[in-house]
Amino acid sequence: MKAYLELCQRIIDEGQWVENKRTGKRCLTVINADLTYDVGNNQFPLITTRKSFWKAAIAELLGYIRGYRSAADFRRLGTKTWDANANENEAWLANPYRTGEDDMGRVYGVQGREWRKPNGESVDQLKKIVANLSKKIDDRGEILTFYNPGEIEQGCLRPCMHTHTFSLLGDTLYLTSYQRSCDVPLGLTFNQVQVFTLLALIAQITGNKPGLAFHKIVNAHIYEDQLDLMQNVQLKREPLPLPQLEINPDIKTLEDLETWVTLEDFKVRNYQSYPAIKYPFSV
Ligand SMILES: Nc1nc(=O)c2c([nH]1)NC[C@@H]1CN(c3ccc(C(=O)N[C@@H](CCC(=O)O)C(=O)O)cc3)CN21
Ligand SMILES: O=c1ccn([C@H]2C[C@H](O)[C@@H](COP(=O)(O)O)O2)c(=O)[nH]1
Repeated sequence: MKAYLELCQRIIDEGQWVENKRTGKRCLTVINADLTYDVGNNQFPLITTRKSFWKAAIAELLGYIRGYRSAADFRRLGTKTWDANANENEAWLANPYRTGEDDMGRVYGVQGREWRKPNGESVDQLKKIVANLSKKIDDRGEILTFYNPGEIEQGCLRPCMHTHTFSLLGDTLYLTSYQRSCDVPLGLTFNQVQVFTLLALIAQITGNKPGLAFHKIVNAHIYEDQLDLMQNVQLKREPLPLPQLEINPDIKTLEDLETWVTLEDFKVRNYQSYPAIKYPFSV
């Protein structure tokens, strides 16, 4: 939480204004940020200086794990966060690869679960990782990458958090997650939850102990229409103690995550926060 607020302050103190063509807005921007989450000690990195809609963040993560490509599937899981990118961006609406209403294209989990090989077969990256980690194997390439340069034009958005690398030291599992572009007021509060929960879940289903999760961000920005709320409302608030995440212990396999798990299987304990802040969202 402290590291999050320090990053917000650093963007305000040191950021440079950058024009963004895709959204037509300027962003105050810094390059490089490193955040670390203590998953082993269940220090759930939930924003406390405004109310977090953390269930939507976990719903996104579940959708990525399942390889979903439709915003309708994300809605059924419990989040509307992909509606705008699937249905409101002019460039994507005009893209011949878009298959219809709610289609997001070959983004995120589609690549993670069904990366297309030149010979027509596909690779399930997540299945291989789970199989190896369950056998205590870390081949130094336990990499889940959503970033497929050859299919970028087939998706509504290039994946932001694009690569997750798992590492085993003894029976402790670590995660290093890379993010190329980060909307700090909105997206980052979701991405922190996702990095933490991804490590907790994969440790749980592979029979390992979760350790630390390292979150590496390249371009961290605040959109021009978010700056006033960040500077004059959110950063005036003192952070509160971090809550804990409870995951249903009956989740034991990748198949469980693919089939019956819902948001009811996740609970947050001891969450206190300031009231919600509604930041503008850029499509
Ligand atoms: N500009 C932009 N920022 C993002 O963070 C972002 C994208 N685009 N496009 C793809 C996904 C979608 N994500 C989103 C989309 C919306 C919210 C959002 O509106 N969050 C609100 C409340 C959400 C709710 O009520 O469930 C928030 O206050 O956190 C967050 C992340 C993250 N990503
Ligand atoms: O998980 C996510 C997904 C998206 N974002 C933000 C980062 C940027 O503000 C936009 C994507 O725009 P690009 O022009 O493709 O960089 O979405 C995020 O922070 N987290």
